[in-house]
Amino acid sequence: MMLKVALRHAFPGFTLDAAFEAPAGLTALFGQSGSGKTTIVNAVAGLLRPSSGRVTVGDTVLTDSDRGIFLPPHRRGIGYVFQEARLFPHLTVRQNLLFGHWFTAPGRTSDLSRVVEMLGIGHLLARRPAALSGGERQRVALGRAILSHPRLLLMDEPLAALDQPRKEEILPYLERLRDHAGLPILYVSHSTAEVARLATTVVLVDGGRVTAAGPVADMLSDPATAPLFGSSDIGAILAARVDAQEADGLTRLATSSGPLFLPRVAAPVGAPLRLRILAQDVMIATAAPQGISALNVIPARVRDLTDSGGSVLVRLEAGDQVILARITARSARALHLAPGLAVHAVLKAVSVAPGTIGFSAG
Ligand SMILES: Nc1ncnc2c1ncn2[C@@H]1O[C@H](COP(=O)(O)OP(=O)(O)OP(=O)(O)O)[C@@H](O)[C@H]1O
Repeated sequence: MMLKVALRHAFPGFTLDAAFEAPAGLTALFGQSGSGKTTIVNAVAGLLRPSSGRVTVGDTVLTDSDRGIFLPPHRRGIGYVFQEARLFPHLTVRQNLLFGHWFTAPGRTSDLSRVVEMLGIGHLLARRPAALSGGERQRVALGRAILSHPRLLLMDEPLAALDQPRKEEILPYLERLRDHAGLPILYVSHSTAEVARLATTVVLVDGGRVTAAGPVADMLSDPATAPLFGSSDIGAILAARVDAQEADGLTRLATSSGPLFLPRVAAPVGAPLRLRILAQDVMIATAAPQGISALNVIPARVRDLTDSGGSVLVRLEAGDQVILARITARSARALHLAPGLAVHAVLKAVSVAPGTIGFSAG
């Protein structure tokens, strides 16, 4: 199921002219304040009628200005999650979850138990929203959105109102949803960390236009787009799998560029993980380094070099993955780095975005 969006709309002083596709998985709309993210979301939701445009989910047409089609919001089959959970205060969690259900598909209790289990909210069913933490409330809001059997989930900064521990608590559930709900999730964010952890696809919005779009690993490691995410946050995302828990407390991970070792990762063997390797944490050596403390040294090949305000971003190919290194222009010259050169990437730090599925929820 694919969401396709093409919109044009002029406000005084601001013109939206944006087109992108969001496949199943989580598509992050990323851009500065005022770039047009909320306007896009409103147009998809049916809260804004664009002067021209087309919005479809699979075969269903939500908006088509040429054909005069503009479904009202309540007929679009969209589940919403906002910054604030907006639960009904006088209803219990169970009643809140079933609220949309009364109208759509009565008696689907198997759905309820599946969603309750996926979100870990079984022990909260009899409570009212006032007795929930912010993170718990957001989990209930996610559950309510899914139980309305939407074709599409819209999330507008759903974590923005939560403190860091509450964010951490809810991220694994968003990951489950992304991997198992089988529907497109359109997710507004201006947090690079959230995008790196959650997004499948990233759509960059600037001045009402889509300036770039693509898979998250490409967007964060492409020197053309990566700097837009903030210079200290850019780097590679690597797919890995837990390979073994070693006796000395390290966890061995398998990646397509070879094994990596991390301080113990609390995940079972076989669990898939997303690793983040920030460009500033990667050193480049032209010969295999000897006698260094770094555990993770991977053979790689230089793909290209891009000047980036005093430093150089070096794209390295390792296996079928891309690693980005930020080094000084002086080092790049001293090492005679050039496309095709075989090098070693020395990873000073690797962090795990845990909870891809199955373990971090406990
Ligand atoms: N109804 C309106 N009338 C006039 N201008 C509008 C209207 N709605 C939005 N805009 C303008 O469109 C631009 C984009 O706003 P929008 O809220 O979509 O940005 P955003 O990327 O979601 O920002 P933020 O991250 O701060 O929420 C802004 O300049 C805003 O002032």
